Amino acid sequence: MIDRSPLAEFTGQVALITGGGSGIGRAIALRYAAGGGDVVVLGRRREPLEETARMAEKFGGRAEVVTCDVRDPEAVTAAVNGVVGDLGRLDALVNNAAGNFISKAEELSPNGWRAVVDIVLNGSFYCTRAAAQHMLAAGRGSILNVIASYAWHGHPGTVHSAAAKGGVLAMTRTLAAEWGGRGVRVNCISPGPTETEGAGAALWPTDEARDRVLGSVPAGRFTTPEEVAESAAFLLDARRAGYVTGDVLSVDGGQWLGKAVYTDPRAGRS
Ligand SMILES: CCCCCCC/C=C/C(=O)SCCNC(=O)CCNC(=O)[C@H](O)C(C)(C)COP(=O)(O)OP(=O)(O)OC[C@H]1O[C@@H](n2cnc3c(N)ncnc32)[C@H](O)[C@@H]1OP(=O)(O)O
Ligand SMILES: NC(=O)C1=CN([C@@H]2O[C@H](COP(=O)(O)OP(=O)(O)OC[C@H]3O[C@@H](n4cnc5c(N)ncnc54)[C@H](OP(=O)(O)O)[C@@H]3O)[C@@H](O)[C@H]2O)C=CC1
Repeated sequence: MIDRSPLAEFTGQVALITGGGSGIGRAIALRYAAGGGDVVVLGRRREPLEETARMAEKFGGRAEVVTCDVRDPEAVTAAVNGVVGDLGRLDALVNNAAGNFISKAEELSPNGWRAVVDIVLNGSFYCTRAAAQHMLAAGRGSILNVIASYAWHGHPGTVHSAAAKGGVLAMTRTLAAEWGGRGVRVNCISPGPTETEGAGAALWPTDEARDRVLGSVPAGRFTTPEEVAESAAFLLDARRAGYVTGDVLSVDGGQWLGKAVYTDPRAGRS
């Protein structure tokens, strides 16, 4: 549940959120709307996007839906240009859409690799490129890429997603440097395990797998989409995070540090 933000920090601004029909993307869209902004949510299925838009409109701003596969660069460009045409500006892009499943690398088909890399890495670039053309012309904008900590530490069974998220991290840092002097900030947010429509069934389908994932989080619980959305709002807000670019904010209860944590009870953690 997201309350109206007393900061009203996005009043008069417009955000495009990919994968805004579920999970973390929906929570980010609602948090942006709660901050007074207008939102456009993009994904392949219309119905969940419309549900997000209905929820966002309750905060009083405008909410639009675009059906589009981020793997299609022409469709992405048309979608982004349509947002600017309809709403007059584009202040924020959140590259949140993703595909994922667990597979042994040696058994992953080329098409399985391609599906995930195309959605996560190529799709993020297509959206970023199209959005940046407007943001650079306006001299302002914020791009937020949703990644995962295996982008830097790796994780067995996720070679496609880890490689793609690692590419998104490198893209983030490159573009932050390239566009830093032109008013466009580019950052990443890295959620911990979060129970969403896509993640639970794909990544921890059994109680045993779920317990194992939970056991890897020092905070001892799953991340909530709202927690990710609150940190996303901070990074998107130029008044609070205007000097932050090229960085990664982990919202994961310390999960990525997990392997480095000494688990002996004498060290205060078991
Ligand atoms: C372990 C703990 C880690 C915790 C951190 C987690 C960090 C990250 C989390 C997330 O990213 S959660 C988000 C998950 N959300 C989704 O995945 C939703 C969207 N997903 C999809 O659209 C599909 O899953 C998709 C496969 C990624 C893409 O769908 P599309 O319809 O385009 O592809 P398909 O035609 O169905 O398949 C393409 C290709 O991929 C092969 N494949 C699909 N699923 C599997 C699987 N479970 N195992 C192995 N291979 C799979 C499929 O067979 C196709 O290949 P070919 O058969 O044609 O060779
Ligand atoms: N949940 C977790 O534990 C974690 C998630 N993350 C990251 O957070 C982000 C959100 O994850 P989460 O909310 O769990 O995922 P969900 O699966 O719930 O949401 C993914 C969204 O992406 C959309 N999407 C997928 N493929 C495409 C495509 N080709 N074109 C357009 N939209 C697409 C889906 O909509 P549709 O199917 O209608 O297209 C869906 O709304 C992802 O980047 C994920 O990698 C990172 C770490 C942990």
